[in-house]
Amino acid sequence: MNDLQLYGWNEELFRRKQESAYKDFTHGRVMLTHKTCYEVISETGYYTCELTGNMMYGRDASEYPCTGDWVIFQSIDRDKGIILDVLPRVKTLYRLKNGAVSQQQAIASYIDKAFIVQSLDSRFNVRRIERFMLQLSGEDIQPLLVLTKTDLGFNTGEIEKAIIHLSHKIPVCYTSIESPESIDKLREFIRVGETVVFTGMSGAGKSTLINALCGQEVLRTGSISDSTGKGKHTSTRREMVLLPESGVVIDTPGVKLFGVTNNDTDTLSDILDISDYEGKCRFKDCRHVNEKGCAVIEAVENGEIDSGVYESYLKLRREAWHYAASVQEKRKKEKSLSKLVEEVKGRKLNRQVLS
Ligand SMILES: Nc1nc2c(ncn2[C@@H]2O[C@H](COP(=O)(O)OP(=O)(O)OP(=O)(O)O)[C@@H](O)[C@H]2O)c(=O)[nH]1
Ligand SMILES: [Zn+2]
Repeated sequence: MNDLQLYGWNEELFRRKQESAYKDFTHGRVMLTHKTCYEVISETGYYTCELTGNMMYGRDASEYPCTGDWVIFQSIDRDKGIILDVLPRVKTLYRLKNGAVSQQQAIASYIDKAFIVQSLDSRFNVRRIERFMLQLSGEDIQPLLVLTKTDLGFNTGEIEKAIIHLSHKIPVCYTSIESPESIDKLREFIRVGETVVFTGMSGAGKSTLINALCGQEVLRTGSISDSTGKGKHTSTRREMVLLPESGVVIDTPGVKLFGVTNNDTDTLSDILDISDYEGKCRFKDCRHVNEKGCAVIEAVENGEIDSGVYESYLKLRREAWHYAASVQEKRKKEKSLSKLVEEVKGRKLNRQVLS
């Protein structure tokens, strides 16, 4: 019997389940996704589940369950099931869907903390950290910066200087696979019943850290199995693991590009330490691009704001605005399309009445 409280099940989720039309069926948490196939852990064991036809065709693919979701399913065999409902999703890590302009993709949900993992080598990039921080702040997910591979002999001074504008907004933890003490320190950030997602670029050391926290190689060993072998998603990169005497961790696939969808510019300014200057611009609606009397630009020119930070601000804001504008445009089109359909329906009806 699995204790789902260790996976985060609580009274609030129980209440949400009672509101579902399928409340009398089994509930469980999605541990792994593979196209339209899901590994779900329930009190009675692991199930390889698929979606009902209604769920697949009645909604956009971005609304399909993601790792971390709590679902209600009907078991149809000892280890197979059909997902009937997904409990309302909260605290979700989203990203802009690859190749899309107005669609976001849920990577993991019901997340308490996110470890932003960066390796201390030539690939270290402070701009990526800012990007993740912006995205996480939109969902009230607590971030922690995990700087890995300290054994490679990085220059502490340089790194500290690069993240100085972030240091009072995000706790930092340095790790090395060669230092068990550093792994123990990281473990202290994860509490029983909590869910922590590991994000970061490919090769940052996410899977290595999770294996170290677990004390064994747990990732990519294919925890589902059935007699046909169909359920062995060994190539799937996204996986949830319950740490011994600790919380749940989710590994996410390393991506090259992580597009943001959170267009809360106030938060962006706070993260990048720009807010104090914004209030001093001559114009209230200053965009800090080329306006006269812009205190932000002035601060960049006299070196108070790092030019890299300023560029990052403009880039992230542009990206998030572009996403928001594309979503609005899409909604407008959908609205006028449904209006047109209604009009055509109305005309048909009128013709029937007249004939
Ligand atoms: N020197 C050193 N190498 C490390 C450390 N942690 C991880 N590595 C190595 O870095 C490489 C990438 O590690 P992974 O754990 O696979 O990285 P990942 O972030 O999971 O990468 P993706 O799965 O592609 O997203 C491996 O060769 C690891 O052995 C460390 O603390 N020190
Ligand atoms: Zn300005």
